[in-house]
Amino acid sequence: MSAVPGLQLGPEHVEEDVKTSTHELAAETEWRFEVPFSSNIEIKLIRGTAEIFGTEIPIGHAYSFSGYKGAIWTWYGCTIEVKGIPSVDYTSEETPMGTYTNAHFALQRLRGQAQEQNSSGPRVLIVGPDDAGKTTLIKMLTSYGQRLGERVTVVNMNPKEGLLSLPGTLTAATFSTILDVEDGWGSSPTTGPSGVPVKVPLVYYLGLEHPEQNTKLYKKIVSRMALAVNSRLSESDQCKSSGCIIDTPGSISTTAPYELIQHIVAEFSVNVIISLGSERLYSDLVKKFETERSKSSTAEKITVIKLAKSGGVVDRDANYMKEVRHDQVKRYFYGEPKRPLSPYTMTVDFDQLQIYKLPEQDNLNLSFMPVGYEGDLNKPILEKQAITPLLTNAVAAILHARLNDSVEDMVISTVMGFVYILEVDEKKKKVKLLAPIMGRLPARPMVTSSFPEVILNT
Ligand SMILES: Nc1ncnc2c1ncn2[C@@H]1O[C@H](COP(=O)(O)OP(=O)(O)OP(=O)(O)O)[C@@H](O)[C@H]1O
Repeated sequence: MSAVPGLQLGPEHVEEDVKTSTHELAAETEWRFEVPFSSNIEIKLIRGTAEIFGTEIPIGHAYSFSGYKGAIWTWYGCTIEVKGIPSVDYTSEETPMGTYTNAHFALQRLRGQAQEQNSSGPRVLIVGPDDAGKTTLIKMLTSYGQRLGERVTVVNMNPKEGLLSLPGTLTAATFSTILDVEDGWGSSPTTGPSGVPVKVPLVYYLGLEHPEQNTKLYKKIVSRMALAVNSRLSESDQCKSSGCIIDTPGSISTTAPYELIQHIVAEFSVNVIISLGSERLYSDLVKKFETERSKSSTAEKITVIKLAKSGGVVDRDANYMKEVRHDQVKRYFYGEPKRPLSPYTMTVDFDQLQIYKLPEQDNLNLSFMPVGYEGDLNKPILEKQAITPLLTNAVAAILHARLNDSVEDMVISTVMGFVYILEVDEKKKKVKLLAPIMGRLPARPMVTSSFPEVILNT
């Protein structure tokens, strides 16, 4: 078939016959599904009520999923229509939704008390192994809170995956409007017009996959983030009483003495810890935080709760996580299928750029690191990066810091945005950059790293 004249629509745009199936879900069951990045399915609620990780979905709206593992949950029963074929799909009657909702109501009680006493609401830390369902639980608790009018601040301390930002960053954002279920959390201002209100995250750059690659740097950013979040919470009574929920990487929960957990608890004045999917961790944390603190008459009490891992949570291997990160970076520059962006290419001179990198050792594989590695203490926390073709395909964070700030100040500066290095021409001393929006390159320092490892086919 030839292209449609004038519209540049080729045969690939002609709709294929897509298989449509209907699923009847009984009350308190969930339909779990997986879709690889190479395909796409559309889900529509036809009858009843249903939600995706706490966010209610309306009848008749088609949600599109690609590269997604998730579930549709219903409290009272529903019918869904699915266009396309998921790689995995089944219905489950056994879910921990009852206990997850109890956790939500317990947090609501604390928020109610905080409102009455004009004090701080719960500061909740979620810990547990990799792929325990921590992020999913946070989405659920945030959505349930938001549906009751709370303004919950979510803090992502897991650099493996970005929250409203790119992988390798640590972020915080207050959620007062609905989460975008297709996109996970929603979109930030750089992602263009959106049906769901955009969220403005506070972003810090770590540039590493695991905090253990440089605990000194990670701790510094945790402390800076805690300061920023605490001051943001104190600016609004509602944010203050709604409190915050902190997501963490599984690696910090694996071995005692849980140094990084202790650091986060201290900096954010955490008063509720939810241990997800690990009895051993729960028991260690009870001893460490509940029992120890109960001996002190002045320290605020910490409640440690254990919750079971959902049978639906899927293990994601290294290759899948690579695809997730590639997708996050691609969406940042090119937008989403429904809301594409036209990224902007600019060419700048070498001397317009001041690029830094983490000291070389810190980019090494985690398995080479001794436990509690603090970075090379003799090296500065950031080093000047020479502009060479080796920078091609690197993602660089543009900081809010000024060019003449010290590197110590730069690492605790927030991120303005990101550019992708397309080409370095050593002869002409020019660098070609990709930016998500049009504009002049700000005269600010940039930091780059080998993580996330993404090659965009531009
Ligand atoms: N009930 C469920 N049914 C189907 N898939 C689910 C369910 N709960 C979670 N998942 C999926 O399982 C995967 C892992 O969950 P999640 O990201 O919440 O784990 P995590 O503990 O935060 O992982 P990590 O610490 O490694 O980032 C995600 O792709 C998520 O969408």
